[in-house]
Amino acid sequence: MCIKVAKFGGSSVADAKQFQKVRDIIQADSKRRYIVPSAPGKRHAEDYKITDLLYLCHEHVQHSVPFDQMFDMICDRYLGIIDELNLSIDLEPYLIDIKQKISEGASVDYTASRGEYLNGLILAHLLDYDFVDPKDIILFDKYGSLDAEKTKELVSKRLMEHERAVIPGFYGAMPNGEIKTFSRGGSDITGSIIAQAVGAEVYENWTDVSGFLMADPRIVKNPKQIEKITYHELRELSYMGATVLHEESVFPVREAGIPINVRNTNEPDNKGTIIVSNKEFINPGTITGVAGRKDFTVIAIQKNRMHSDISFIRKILSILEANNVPVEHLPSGIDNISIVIADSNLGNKLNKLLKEINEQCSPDCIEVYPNMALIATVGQGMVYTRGVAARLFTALAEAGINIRMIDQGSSEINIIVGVETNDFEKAVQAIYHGFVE
Ligand SMILES: Nc1ncnc2c1ncn2[C@@H]1O[C@H](COP(=O)(O)OP(=O)(O)O)[C@@H](O)[C@H]1O
Ligand SMILES: N[C@@H](CC(=O)OP(=O)(O)O)C(=O)O
Repeated sequence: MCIKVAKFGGSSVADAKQFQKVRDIIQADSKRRYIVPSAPGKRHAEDYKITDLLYLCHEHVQHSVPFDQMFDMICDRYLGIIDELNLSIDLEPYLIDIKQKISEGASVDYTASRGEYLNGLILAHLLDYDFVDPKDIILFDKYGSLDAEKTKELVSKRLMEHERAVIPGFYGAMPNGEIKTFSRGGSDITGSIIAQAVGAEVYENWTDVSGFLMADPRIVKNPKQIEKITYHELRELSYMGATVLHEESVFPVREAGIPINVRNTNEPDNKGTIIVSNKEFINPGTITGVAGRKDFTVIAIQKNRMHSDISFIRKILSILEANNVPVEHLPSGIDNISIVIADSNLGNKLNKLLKEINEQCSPDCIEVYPNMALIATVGQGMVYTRGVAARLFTALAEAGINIRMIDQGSSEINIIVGVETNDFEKAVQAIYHGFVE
């Protein structure tokens, strides 16, 4: 029988009502055999995500501050769900054990992973599916990177023993058995890994929006839904801030040629967005979507006759490598190059970097632009469409936005502009409306 793997994000399993919707969706299609839930997310804008509360519990223990109140909030959420769904599962022993471990100084990853673990137990009970703990099948190496080959082998072998199963998202284990999580939003990756390993016909990613939208709905009002998009475009948009899918989640399914279908738990009849390979489809028209992120710093370096000093760029990159600072973009001109770095990667290393670049590269001028936001306008069809750049820059100019940096990837699938953080939302809106009536 064909298999569908369905991942349900935190918003889809935030309370008992959402659990009921999830059950209805799963029961509507018997191919939905492997289910990956996240931890309960926000029920409304001011609510707390269970994962955030768990991270806070860990913080409290680190500072020897009691965390009982916080943990009670977590227990209330789960017990409320069980109660409302009228389930007979007894979660108390699990909660007692988890609280004990956290108070004894359990690792941050173990603590955070319990949100998914507990939700998985509840969902498996509700559906009468087997529960498979990802600590036994999602494996990380001793450096904390996913061991993709071993994981794939183990997942497909273990899941063959289960006709239907719930596998909590977000975590796995290291070779010594210690729990390890992916980065935030990582249940999307778990779903993708499972879909690849079982050879699913589709990887369904259920969330609270009807698929991938052309822009972040928190910035642009009612953005258009994208019907079809390529893995490549998806990767660009999610990396650049379209948080609906984790940027790493595209790789396992892409390798296996399995389409991703982003669907809305609150509107299950909507077909959502389907993500397919580049060969199958290129969005006609101009752009596919726009996404952006804040909190970047740009180091602009000028050096006369930079081109004739063939070691110049290598030296700069060596300094960044030695300081363990990854580079986001490197737009360059004839006598200048800009280094774009995410503030989260830069930390407090800026002065050290500037000192070393000055000493080792003797530039003519270095300028630093903090508080930058990057916005990517993405679309595979852009290559075949004239005037996209003109339209983009006109939209920004008409909105009175100063562009501080431009970078067009050599694949021509996106154009990235750097603007002041204060202009971020306005710029995204201007670009969107520049292309969409
Ligand atoms: N381009 C986009 N298309 C759709 N949603 C987006 C986009 N950019 C940002 N988002 C946000 O992503 C959210 C869904 O992702 P997330 O909060 O991680 O959901 P889940 O709880 O299902 O994992 C949406 O509610 C929306 O606010
Ligand atoms: N619960 C984890 C992992 C996750 O993927 O969550 P969500 O599917 O709600 O984005 C987090 O909040 O990061």
